[in-house]
Amino acid sequence: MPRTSKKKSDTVSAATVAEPSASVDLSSLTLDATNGGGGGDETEPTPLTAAAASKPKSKKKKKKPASTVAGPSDPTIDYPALMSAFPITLRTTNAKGRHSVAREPLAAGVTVCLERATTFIVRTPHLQELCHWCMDPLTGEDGKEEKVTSHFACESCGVAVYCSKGCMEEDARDGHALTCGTVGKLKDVAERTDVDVDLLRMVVGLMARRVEDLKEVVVKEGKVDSDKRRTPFKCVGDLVHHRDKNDAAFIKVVTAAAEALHEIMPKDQLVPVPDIVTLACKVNTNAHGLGDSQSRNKDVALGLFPLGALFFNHSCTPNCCFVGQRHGQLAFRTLRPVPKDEELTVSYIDLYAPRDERRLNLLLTKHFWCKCKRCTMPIDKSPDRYLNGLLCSKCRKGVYVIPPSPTPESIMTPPTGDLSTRTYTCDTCGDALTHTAAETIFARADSKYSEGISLIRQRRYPAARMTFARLIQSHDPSASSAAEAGPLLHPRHVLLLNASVPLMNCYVYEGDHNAAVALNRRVLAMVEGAGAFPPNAPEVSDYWFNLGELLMEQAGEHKKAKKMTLQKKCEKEGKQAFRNCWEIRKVAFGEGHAKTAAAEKRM
Ligand SMILES: C[S@@+](CC[C@H](N)C(=O)[O-])C[C@H]1O[C@@H](n2cnc3c(N)ncnc32)[C@H](O)[C@@H]1O
Repeated sequence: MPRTSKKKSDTVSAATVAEPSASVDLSSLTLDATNGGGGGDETEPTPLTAAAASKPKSKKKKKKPASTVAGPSDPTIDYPALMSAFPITLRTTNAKGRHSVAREPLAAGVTVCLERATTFIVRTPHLQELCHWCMDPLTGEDGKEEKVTSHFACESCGVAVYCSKGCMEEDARDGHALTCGTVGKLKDVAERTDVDVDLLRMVVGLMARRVEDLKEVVVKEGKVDSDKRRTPFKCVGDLVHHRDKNDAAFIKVVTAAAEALHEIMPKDQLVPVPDIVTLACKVNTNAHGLGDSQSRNKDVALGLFPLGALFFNHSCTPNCCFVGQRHGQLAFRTLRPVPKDEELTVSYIDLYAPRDERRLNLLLTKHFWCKCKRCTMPIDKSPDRYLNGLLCSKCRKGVYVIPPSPTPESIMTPPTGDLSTRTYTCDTCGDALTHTAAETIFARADSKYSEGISLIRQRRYPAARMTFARLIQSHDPSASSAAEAGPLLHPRHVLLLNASVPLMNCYVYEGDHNAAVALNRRVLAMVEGAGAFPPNAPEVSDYWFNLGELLMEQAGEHKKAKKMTLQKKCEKEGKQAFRNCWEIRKVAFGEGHAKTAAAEKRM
């Protein structure tokens, strides 16, 4: 398998470096792209609901493309009615499974779906940070502003906290009472069975929602104006679970946890143990992280959004993004103008990654082989060739193209055949580089990168700074020492971006704002020019926001040193950076979103 340099587990929150600084964690997406998942290749629905259990069996199964065949939908759910308020048409085809297309030409920044989670939870590390009903923050931005001292806690479970009595009462009415007696006991179950407590909280929330839905019709079809309306539990029945593709060890511990839930939960909420396990698999495959409503990037909540998961396929060049909103809602919004009948897609993963890395990520976490346009176009025409390629040592213009793995099987197994004769060719001058030479360069760069990450974990920031800086410098074609060297990582190589983010935060940590600003600008040029992100990508807005903050810090330093001209220059550039951020966010998040407002406030 060609090397792609960055392993998912190697990513480190840049925020861990920038302890006292204003820098954002740029290493994670606003919303963890754990959305969607599962999908078409499952054909057996889980009999969690009476409706699903009594579903007629499909007569003759046609042979369809394995990864995109839609499972049958519950015939009692009128999905077009549920989605009728949005300018989309729902379709099902053999090639794409269930999906949605634009019903009419759409401008950039149009909400094409707004869904309130069937259930959502505030994630355990953030339990005290936001209201468990409206999701407004209970503390100031990253603790910088004054802490809210008087908030309201549920005295029975000791888990749920709220920003107001009103929110506490709303949550009680909405079903908190059903889970209140259980949630306090889940930590113990999680510890005993070695299952993530948040997974258990989600599963318990879903089982309670099922009971709640049986009592009343929660959805008023076609109406989307209520903050409080949730997607009904029965839609969860249509989600794929990929249970068979999960690790046996995972199924074993979740089964033990499900048995433990049978000891502690009210009988009327329980479903059989195997159904609890299936629910857990559905949560794992389909649950969606929600970012905080401020300018910081961290997944503070987790929700299950069946409509979004059922009708938005993944693309590595998506025309939509998803945005977390108050009250556990998720909006899907267009990032660019979309012509009538074009499929609406989102990305489930980080897009600044080479093709193999993206496909492997989707295969391991979502269990499908991506067939989007970007993943299927010839590699020598695709921007993907730069993200894992090497700059040609002969012409210094082209890139030695590393071909991607052709099949899911080949991506999972080490490369075969005589590697000593394998070569990679420059797309510009045709020069050839041996596989062995390429591997040596990748191995060295990987090892330096891992060393830097390890130093960060040890909080040895000056040493980490030096390691990352050397790595980047040694692959900078304009640096004289590097120019002498052989092939270099291409300037758009993913490892250089991955090393730049922690390096930037090391600079901030050490108070070197000049270096941080210069690097942030280089990173912006990289992410804007690489063709990896779609227009108006939220990720790019984060780099602009970070640049704005760095420039304002710099302005503050100039002010202290009474360097008025420099101060004004930095302020002007800082405001422009916030404006650039705002321009993107008003499309991606919408004008009313807190993250858009955070940029607007400062521009
Ligand atoms: C969240 S579901 C999306 C809805 C799905 N089309 C369905 O009918 O249920 C994700 C599933 O859709 C399919 N899918 C989505 N995006 C895909 C892509 N880019 N390439 C191949 N299959 C994809 C895969 O089968 C995946 O498991």
